[in-house]
Amino acid sequence: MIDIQNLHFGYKKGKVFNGLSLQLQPGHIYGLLGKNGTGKSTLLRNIAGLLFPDKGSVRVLGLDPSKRQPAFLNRIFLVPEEFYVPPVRPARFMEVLAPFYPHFNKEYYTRLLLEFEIPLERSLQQMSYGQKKKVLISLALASGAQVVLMDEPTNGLDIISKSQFRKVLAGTADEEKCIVISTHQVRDLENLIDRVTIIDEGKILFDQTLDNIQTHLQFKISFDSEETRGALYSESSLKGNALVVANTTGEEGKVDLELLYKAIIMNRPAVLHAFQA
Ligand SMILES: Nc1ncnc2c1ncn2[C@@H]1O[C@H](COP(=O)(O)OP(=O)(O)OP(=O)(O)O)[C@@H](O)[C@H]1O
Repeated sequence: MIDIQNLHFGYKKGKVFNGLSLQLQPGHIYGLLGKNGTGKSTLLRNIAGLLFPDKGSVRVLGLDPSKRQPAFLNRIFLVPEEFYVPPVRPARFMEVLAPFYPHFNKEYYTRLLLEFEIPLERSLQQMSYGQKKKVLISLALASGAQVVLMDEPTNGLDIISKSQFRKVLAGTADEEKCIVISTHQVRDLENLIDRVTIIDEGKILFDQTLDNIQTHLQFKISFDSEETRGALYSESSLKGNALVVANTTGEEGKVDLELLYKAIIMNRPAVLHAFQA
């Protein structure tokens, strides 16, 4: 659905991607993780056709995003981290946008706005950052677009809204859709994403399904110093040592995304080795 081959991209002041390749399939919610400034937003903008590769190719739904063809634009929706909203109410905003999306579901949009407790009578420009963001998220999910890209969607959302976000997103995902969520707030994606993609220094460091991660790794708290020494990653916590270890028992437990992320950044070769076992 999204096929990125040997992507090279840089701004005037420096290179961001130096040969990045990545394939994203429908039926998944991807968590795109990485440190500040590693290029998550830049990657999403290349996929959305707002930035163009210097070298290499990006294909989305078989099309070249840089050509900005209607058949591409009406199947993709990007929720950017920073955005402009016009001085209109949410209903009017939808009336202007919906004609560009042949499968737009107006009833679902209204339902999402109610779920997010959006003040419907207020102009978008008079809303808080989090409220504006929730309107954009609602538009993205109701648009019927097959490719939905969200850049730091939970940024600015309060605790209740974050769990509402997870709930509505899980309810919207289907076999036809590819949803990509970029964030460094990994905890917000727990129980939501089914594939983890980590980028660093312009390259893909790690790209695995949650199922595969559960098969090969275990996340546990331990007081056993020998087990801690043999862990792929460990950090002490009040409850004991939080560990990432190779899964040798075949038991599949919960994935701790934050620990996984730290393990990849600190000890990638050993973590990848566990996937070859
Ligand atoms: N418009 C721009 N002009 C020049 N350089 C830019 C521009 N936008 C981003 N960069 C640089 O490109 C690199 C990647 O930035 P990008 O915003 O894609 O990272 P990110 O992973 O999304 O970061 P964050 O997690 O902080 O949002 C950074 O070094 C950044 O300084």
